[in-house]
Amino acid sequence: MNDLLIVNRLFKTYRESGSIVSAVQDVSLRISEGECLGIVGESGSGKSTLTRLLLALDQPDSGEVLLNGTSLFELKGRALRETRKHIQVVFQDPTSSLNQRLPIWRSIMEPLDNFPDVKPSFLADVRHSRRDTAAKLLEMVGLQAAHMDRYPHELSGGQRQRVAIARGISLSPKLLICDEPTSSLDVSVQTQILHLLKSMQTKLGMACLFISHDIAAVRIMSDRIIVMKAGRIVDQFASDQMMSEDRHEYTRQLVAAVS
Ligand SMILES: Nc1ncnc2c1ncn2[C@@H]1O[C@H](COP(=O)(O)OP(=O)(O)OP(=O)(O)O)[C@@H](O)[C@H]1O
Repeated sequence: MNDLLIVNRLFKTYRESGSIVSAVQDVSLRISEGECLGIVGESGSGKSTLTRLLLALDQPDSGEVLLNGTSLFELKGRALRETRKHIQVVFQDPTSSLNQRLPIWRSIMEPLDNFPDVKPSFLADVRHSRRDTAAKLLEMVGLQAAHMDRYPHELSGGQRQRVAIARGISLSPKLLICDEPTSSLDVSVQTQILHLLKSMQTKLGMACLFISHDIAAVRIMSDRIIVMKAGRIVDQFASDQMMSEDRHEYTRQLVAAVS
C-alpha cells in the first residue's frame, strides 16, 4: 500500500506561565491508503496537539507532515484549503462541533457547499440536489430523512455524532481523523458508533486515524496502534499483537486497566 500520510520528527512545545510543556516530542508515523492507525494515550499525552498539527491548525516547532507527498506546513491560502479538504475530522463532542442554529441538513452540507467541485462517486445520483444529498448521507449513517429539518438539540448524543460522521465523510476524504469520537457517549451507543465508523471506512476505502484514551476501542478500529505518553511514542504494533509479551510496560498498564 502507498503511504498517504507521513509525519517526520514532529515537535511542539507550549510556554505557559514561565514553564515549557513538550506536548509532542519527536513523533514520526505513516498511514497507508485505506489503513486505520490508532493512537492511544492518557489525557495530556499529546493526542489533541497532534491532531491540530495534522490538520495544519497549528504550526510545529519543527518537523513535517506530508499528505500524498505534499508538505502541509509549506502550503498557504487556497493551496492549503485544497489539500486540507482531503483530511476531515470527527471530534469528541458533536454538540460543540455542530452549529446549534442550523438544521441538520444544512450542517451536513457545509463541506460540500464549500467545495462545489467535489463530486464523490457514492453521491453521484443525488449531488444535483442539496437536500437529496443530505438525505443520502443521513441514510448512510443510519438516520432517516425525517431528521433533516431537526436541530442538534432535538437529537440524542449518538444521533448527533452520526450527523458529524455524515459531514466528515461527505467529501470522501482520503483520511478521516476521529479524535475521541465515542468518549462523550453512553457505553451502549459507543459500540454502535465504532461499528459505523469501521463500516464507513471500509466501504469508502478511506484511511483513518483513530485517537482515544480507550485501548479497547482503538483495537476494534485499528490495523496498527501507536501508544503515546507525555508527547512521545513509547510503543507501536499491529493490533493483533496487543497482548504480545513484547509490549511496553505502559501499554500493558493500559490493557490491564480495561480488562
Ligand atoms: N494551548 C496550550 N497551551 C499550553 N499548554 C497546552 C496547550 N494545549 C495543550 N497543552 C499541554 O500540552 C500537553 C498535551 O495536551 P493535549 O491536549 O495534546 O493532550 P491529549 O492527550 O489530547 O489530552 P486530552 O485527552 O486531555 O485532550 C498537556 O500537558 C497540555 O496541558
